[in-house]
Amino acid sequence: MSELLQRLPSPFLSREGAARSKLSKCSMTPGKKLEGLVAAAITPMTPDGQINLSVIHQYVDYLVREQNVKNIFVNGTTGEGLSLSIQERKQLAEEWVRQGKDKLDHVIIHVGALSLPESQDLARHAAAIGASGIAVIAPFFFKPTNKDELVAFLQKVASEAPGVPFYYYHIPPLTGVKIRVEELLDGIREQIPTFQGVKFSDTDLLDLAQCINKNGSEQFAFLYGVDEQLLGALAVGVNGAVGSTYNYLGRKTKLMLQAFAKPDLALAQKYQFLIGEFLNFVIKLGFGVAQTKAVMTFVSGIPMGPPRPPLVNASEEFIAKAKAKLDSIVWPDGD
Ligand SMILES: CC(=O)N[C@H](C=O)[C@@H](O)[C@H](O)[C@H](O)CO
Ligand SMILES: CC(=O)C(=O)O
Repeated sequence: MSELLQRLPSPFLSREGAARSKLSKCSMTPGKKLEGLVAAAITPMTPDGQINLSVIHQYVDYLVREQNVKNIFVNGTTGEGLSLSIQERKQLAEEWVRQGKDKLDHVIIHVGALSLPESQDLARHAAAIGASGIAVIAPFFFKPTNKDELVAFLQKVASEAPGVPFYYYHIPPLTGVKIRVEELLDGIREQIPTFQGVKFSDTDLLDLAQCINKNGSEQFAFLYGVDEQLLGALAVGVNGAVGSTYNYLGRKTKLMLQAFAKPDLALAQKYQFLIGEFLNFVIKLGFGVAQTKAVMTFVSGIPMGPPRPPLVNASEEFIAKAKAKLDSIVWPDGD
């Protein structure tokens, strides 16, 4: 049995949980705590806008070999998860789990949706294929108005996958749901025994720090999601980060994490400033998922394809400028 399952309360060890623990022996690294860097998976698409499963094998090898990143967060913001059909989301989840087997430590599947039954269906599916975790965003059309309503929604999804670690994905700039995480975490394990942590994609470091202060980063995993200011989040004690830039700046960001851990704060700052220099530059040009797809394509050589409407392709001008900027950066490791 995995360490993770052993740590969970006994009612949690349902038949499904036991069945899954067998499954997880042959997929990913069982029981390893989610920490360090997690790449937010881009969803590769063909030129005509279909999901392109055929490059995921190469994508996994690229992350592991070239970026030193061994965790992936599938069907999230960067993966255009909310723009995909349920069928496409399942196909992508299956392919990431299949290709990640023996190569990745964690394959986390985002299963959030506006429709509760769809989200539950995706949660059951993620459990059945042996995903190492599931994450859910707050529903964002009809929104929960308080903590209890949000937890009730999350609980109804989490309970469909009783053997799978559950993460809340907090991204108020996109969902418009601003319920503070500090409040949400109060007593959450009683409602959601599988609760394992938060992907925190907001700039409110007071909220984040209070979450860590009250719960300890040993109990839950706190993963930060605003790549341009990860160093600030490290200072308040996050366990790691989930983000789009770790697809192509994973190796550099890992060097920042190492410098911070040493601790060599001046070196960590140097990395953060340079990462920030690139992001500040592209943000001014207009930076989103479409641009991330373009950057990943020129850095990795793996064709990520166009984004799905309403997003539109990055312009040739953006690509040329972003590439020139990235190439001009002189990193402290001499690269
Ligand atoms: C809104 C959004 O996509 N956030 C991503 C993850 O949460 C980040 O990884 C950003 O892409 C990154 O910080 C660049 O702004
Ligand atoms: C960026 C991020 O973490 C996501 O794609 O969900």
